[in-house]
Amino acid sequence: MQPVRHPDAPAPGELLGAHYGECFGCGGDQPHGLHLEARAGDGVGITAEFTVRRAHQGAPGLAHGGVLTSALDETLGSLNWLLRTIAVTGRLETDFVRPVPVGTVLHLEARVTAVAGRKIYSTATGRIGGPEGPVAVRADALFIEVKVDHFIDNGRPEEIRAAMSDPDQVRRARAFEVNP
Ligand SMILES: CCCCC/C=C\C/C=C\C/C=C\C/C=C\CCCC(=O)SCCNC(=O)CCNC(=O)[C@H](O)C(C)(C)COP(=O)(O)OP(=O)(O)OC[C@H]1O[C@@H](n2cnc3c(N)ncnc32)[C@H](O)[C@@H]1OP(=O)(O)O
Repeated sequence: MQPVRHPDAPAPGELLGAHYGECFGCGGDQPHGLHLEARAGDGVGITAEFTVRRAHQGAPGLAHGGVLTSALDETLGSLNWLLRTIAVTGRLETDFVRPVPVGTVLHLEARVTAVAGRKIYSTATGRIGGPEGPVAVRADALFIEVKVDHFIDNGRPEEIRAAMSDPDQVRRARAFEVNP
């Protein structure tokens, strides 16, 4: 099935903000996190930027492949905001096309390609040297829709308690639920 942008999705160009302050991908409270900033795009697509820092190295002066995959995972996960669906990564396949030096801004783009029941298929690219630069990484993913109970039942109780007693966090989690 063709993906459908939710009528209450953030407007194109709108910054999405973090879905959880301690998220390694987008949270502001993770000193070595990616601090990825995503924006709603047109259709069921988003754009994001991530600056590779020293903490993200694998080889000297180069980004670690797993960190680049995390940036792609986070970008693809942010598509949830446009579907207003809570979904987790089931499968993620990455192609590393060019090395990515420290200091590089990775320009990411992701879109949903199809939805089949709880399965959400999506694809992403990361370009270097500008939003129109050459592709350095790309990924295809399958996300699976879950209930908020997925987190409540499986997360370590102390972080779940803290998240549930934070009104801002509860508001953000509700923004993903079609029937809050
Ligand atoms: C109160 C606190 C709340 C805090 C939360 C607040 C907000 C959060 C909301 C949204 C988040 C927003 C943005 C997120 C942004 C970025 C985050 C990055 C995303 C991640 O980084 S997230 C972490 C990594 N992720 C996991 O930690 C998942 C671990 N995993 C599982 O928890 C289960 O594995 C699960 C749930 C995936 C499935 O389990 P399940 O029992 O529900 O479903 P089931 O197995 O029946 O699969 C149903 C259909 O999917 C097919 N299927 C499943 N898996 C497949 C695979 N791997 N390959 C191919 N097909 C697969 C089956 O074949 C079947 O297909 P079919 O229906 O056709 O038969």
